[in-house]
This record gives sequence, structure tokens and C-alpha cells, in this order.
Amino acid sequence: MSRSIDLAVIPGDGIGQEVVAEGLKVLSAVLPQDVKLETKEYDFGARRYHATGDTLTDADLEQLKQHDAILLGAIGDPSVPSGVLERGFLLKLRFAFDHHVNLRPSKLLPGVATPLAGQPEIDFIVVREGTEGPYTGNGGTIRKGTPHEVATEVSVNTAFGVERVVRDAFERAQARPRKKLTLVHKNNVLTFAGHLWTNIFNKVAEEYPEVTTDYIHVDAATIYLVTDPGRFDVIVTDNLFGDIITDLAAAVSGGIGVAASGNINPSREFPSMFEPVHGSAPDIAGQGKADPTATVLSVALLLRHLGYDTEADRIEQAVSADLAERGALPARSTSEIGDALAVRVAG
Ligand SMILES: NC(=O)c1ccc[n+]([C@@H]2O[C@H](COP(=O)([O-])OP(=O)(O)OC[C@H]3O[C@@H](n4cnc5c(N)ncnc54)[C@H](O)[C@@H]3O)[C@@H](O)[C@H]2O)c1
Ligand SMILES: CC(C)[C@H](C(=O)O)[C@@H](O)C(=O)O
Ligand SMILES: [Mg+2]
Repeated sequence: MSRSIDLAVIPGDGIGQEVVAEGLKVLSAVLPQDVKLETKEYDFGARRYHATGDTLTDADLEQLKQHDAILLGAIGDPSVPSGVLERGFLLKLRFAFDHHVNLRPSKLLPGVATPLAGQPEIDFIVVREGTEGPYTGNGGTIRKGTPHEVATEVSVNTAFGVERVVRDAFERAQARPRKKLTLVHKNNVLTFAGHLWTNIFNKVAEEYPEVTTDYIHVDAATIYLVTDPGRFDVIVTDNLFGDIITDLAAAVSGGIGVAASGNINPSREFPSMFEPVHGSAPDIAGQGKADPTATVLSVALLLRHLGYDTEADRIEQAVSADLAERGALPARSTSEIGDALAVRVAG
């Protein structure tokens, strides 16, 4: 039986261009001959915005919808006002394709440097809600530019949206050996949203008696992520808390250069999108300094989502072996790391 993957590729801005090239290199190297890989590149990001004023049109969404999955590098550029591409492209796409499960695994692999003392066991996943919370754009300003300006940014939490992501997290916890799920929120202060999350979490928990549950306020979660990250197995949390704690999670488990993510549409009505957790890193763009590992691991998540488990395993093993040897090697460029990973997955 012939198989095929039809992939939308969005390198985006800054280091997005550099790391996506390496992700594709490794993807081509890992796929068996009988799998036909078709890619279509899209120029979203700062270049498109400056050329046309567009960030993502309805016609673009129609085209993107046709693909099996999307691989994104990163968007965001100092030449574009903050928020224009983040809201106008990235969040618009996540919302349009109902990417409500934003999956962000953190695993400290053997031999990988961490700023934490010793070599703690870190192996957890964050299930970050991807379509609600303070991200929806529900807000505004009045008396703009005056000393009396008022700005609101309302967090939107629907029972439907919370329950579906909480259920997804319980399913993932149930499937893991430790079967533990932690709700991270701030229900001592954000009592309206926090109690909705807590009540739904507790109600759904009744259906998963094998899953151990606990609750941690988000401020305390940042303590434990540094002092005792081994306590976490699966974390479920809202969109903004998830954004913040996953950069911290990356920093303690090998760095932002190795943190992968998937924006998943579990019903598969729309293509899911895979991207490194990091951004376009204008400070190092164009210098060959970016670590492409996060993108390569995002390709592994993409392959797993499409049912290519063997190939995903091969990529993860190659990354693990490469990282284990890194400390002993001289610093390598973005493409040298990509080349090394491509050789490992092919061999
Ligand atoms: N998914 C996305 O497209 C995405 C995600 C985050 C930020 N952004 C955007 O990216 C731009 C820059 O944001 P930022 O500086 O806050 O975050 P960033 O993640 O781009 O950079 C933070 C720090 O991490 C470093 N870094 C990031 N990726 C790295 C890699 N692969 N290898 C080595 N070092 C790496 C950078 O050099 C920088 O010091 C902004 O416009 C922001 O909105 C986009
Ligand atoms: C760029 C921004 C919209 C985005 C987010 O906040 O989700 C980024 O920080 C991320 O983590 O993917
Ligand atoms: Mg972020």
C-alpha cells in the first residue's frame, strides 16, 4: 500500500527559516521509500505582511485546510508591531483550526545539561488549553493615550472548552505509567474561571479512578518546576499559564532549543500544527546558532499524530543519542546538528 504525507510548511521569521530546513531534512531522511512526502511552503510572517499587509486570509485558511498537517518554524519580527503577527497569524490559525490541545512534552534526557542541581528525573507533558483564556482578544481600551486609559483583556473560559481539554489530559494521564494529573490554575484569586476549571476537573476525575489527581496554584507550580519537577506527570492548565510554565519547563529540561509542541485538533476536522515552543529569536537569527532540535522533535510529534510511530521513535532515539554526545563535542551550527540527526535517523 502506498502512503503519503501532504505537509504545509511555514518557516516564518527569524530562526524559523533555519530550523524548519533542518526539520525537513530529518523528515526526508527518516521516511521509508514507500511514503511519498509532498510539501508546500507558505510565506506567512513578516515578509508577507510587508508585501501585502496580510497576515492570514480566509483564502489562506482554505488552502491550509487541504493538508494533512502543518510544520511551523516561528513568526514575529522586530519590523512588525508586537502582536500583529502573533494575533493575526498564529492565534488566528490556532483558533480557526480549533487547536484546543496544545501539547508540550518535557523530558530531561540522559547527559543533557540542566541548571537544576543533580540530574533530576523530568518526564512530564503539559496539556495547555489552546483556544480560550486571556488569548481570545476579548478586551479593549478606552481613553487611549490619556493618563486615564483603561485596558481590559478578559479571560474567556467555557464549560465546553474546559471540559474537552481536561478530558484529553485525563486520557493522556491514564495512558502513562504513573497515571498522575495535576491541574495548575490560580483558583484562590481567579475565582470565577478557577472554580469552573476545578469543578470540571473534579467531576471528570470521577470517571478516571486509576488517575491520581492534585491541584497546584500556578505561582507554586513555578517553584516545584525548579525544586521538584519529578512530581509532575501530566499537567493540564489554561492558555496563558501553559504558555508561561512551558518556557520554564523547557529551561529546566535541556533548554528552549529542545522543546517541541503540537497544536492538536483531536477530532481531525482540521490539520494539526507542530512547532517548536520557542519564537523567532531575532537576537540570533541568520547566524546559524539556533538549535534545530526542538523543530526536529516537533516533526516526531507530527509523525506520531499521523500514525508513523516507528519513524517518530527513530527521531527521538537519534535526538537522545545526539544530545548525550553534545557535551563532548565542539559547538555545532544549526545545519551541522540537522545533518548529524539526518544521518542518525537514516542509519
Ligand atoms: N510560535 C511562535 O511562532 C512564537 C513563539 C514564541 C515567541 N514568538 C515571537 O518570537 C519573537 C521573539 O520572542 P522572544 O524573544 O520572546 O522568544 P524566543 O523564544 O524567540 O527567544 C527567547 C530566547 O531563547 C533563545 N532561543 C530561542 N530559540 C532558540 C533555539 N532554537 N536555539 C537557541 N536559542 C534559542 C533566543 O536566542 C532568546 O535568547 C517575538 O516576536 C515573539 O512574539 C513566536
Ligand atoms: C507568540 C505567542 C502568540 C505564542 C503563545 O503565547 O502561545 C508563543 O509564546 C508560544 O508559546 O507558542
Ligand atoms: Mg510561548
